[in-house]
Amino acid sequence: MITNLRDARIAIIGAGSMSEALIRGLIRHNIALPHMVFVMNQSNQDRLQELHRRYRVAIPAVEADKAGMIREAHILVLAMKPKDIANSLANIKPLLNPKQLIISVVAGVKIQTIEALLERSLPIVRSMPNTSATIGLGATGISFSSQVSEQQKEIASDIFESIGVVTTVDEAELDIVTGLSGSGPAYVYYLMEALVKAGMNGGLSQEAATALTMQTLIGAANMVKETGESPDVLRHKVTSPGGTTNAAIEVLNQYQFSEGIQHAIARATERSKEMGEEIVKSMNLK
Ligand SMILES: NC(=O)C1=CN([C@@H]2O[C@H](COP(=O)(O)OP(=O)(O)OC[C@H]3O[C@@H](n4cnc5c(N)ncnc54)[C@H](OP(=O)(O)O)[C@@H]3O)[C@@H](O)[C@H]2O)C=CC1
Ligand SMILES: O=C(O)[C@@H]1CCC=N1
Repeated sequence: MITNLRDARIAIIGAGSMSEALIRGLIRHNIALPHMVFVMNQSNQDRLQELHRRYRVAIPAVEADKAGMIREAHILVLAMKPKDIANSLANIKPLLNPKQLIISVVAGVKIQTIEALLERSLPIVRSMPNTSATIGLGATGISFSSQVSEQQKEIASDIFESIGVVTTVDEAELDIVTGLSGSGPAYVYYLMEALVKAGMNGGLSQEAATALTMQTLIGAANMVKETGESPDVLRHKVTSPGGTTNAAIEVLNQYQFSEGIQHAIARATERSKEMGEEIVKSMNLK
């Protein structure tokens, strides 16, 4: 039984952006030792080499190494796309043992579906982190199958706390967590893109517009965090009657800015559910 994360062999299946965010967070924050982290993917060798060069994590030298890495892992992280989970679990199913802890970051796919694909009940943690985990500022929603022990809950929470903040939620709430904070960084980047474009349209250089945009977002987020005041109160403090901000907010309201964001998140939440259901249907699972 693993009591210290640094003694745990962690096998990460999938080597994409979310996988790298987790790897970088774990290694840079000294939560896991590089030689204890085993990363594998479907076929992209260049990508595995790149992760090895960057973080010194272990990668399979030949295809046959994957089986041993999975068999000997204490913790298995599922980090492939939802459409690939059935195929991937079919491959690893014979290699698993009941002592292993499975952590999924796969959007939309229910614990029940993972169990059905594995044809057994194992300790499964379903999570929804985001890519800001890369710099230790991730936001993760997490839920647990009934097989997960208290000690395993702590281990999983420690992993995600090492790369940001963690909120335990009911599994059904992970779809809204996905729509809000899983996809959330993309909405903020989209806003930043628009702010930079607006600055450049007004005559600023790209560098100046980017620097001002970035600091504005960091400053605003930290104001909410450090003053404890609500975004609504802080917004009103910026908005002088008859002033520039008020004029801008009137335009945003004409474009239904707030409603647009809320609809977007509702759609992402719905999409998370759909992606889970698509797998259930395609595999004829219950
Ligand atoms: N990106 C994000 O912001 C977030 C993503 N997630 C979730 O994380 C998961 C991964 O997303 P992301 O990193 O963006 O995806 P990417 O497309 O960047 O990476 C997917 C990885 O899965 C690998 N893969 C595919 N099939 C298999 C297989 N059968 N066995 C082993 N590995 C396989 C791919 O390997 P190869 O390249 O060789 O095909 C690739 O390395 C998704 O389920 C997503 O929902 C969760 C939170 C945030
Ligand atoms: O877009 C996606 O499906 C994934 C899940 C959350 C963020 N990226």
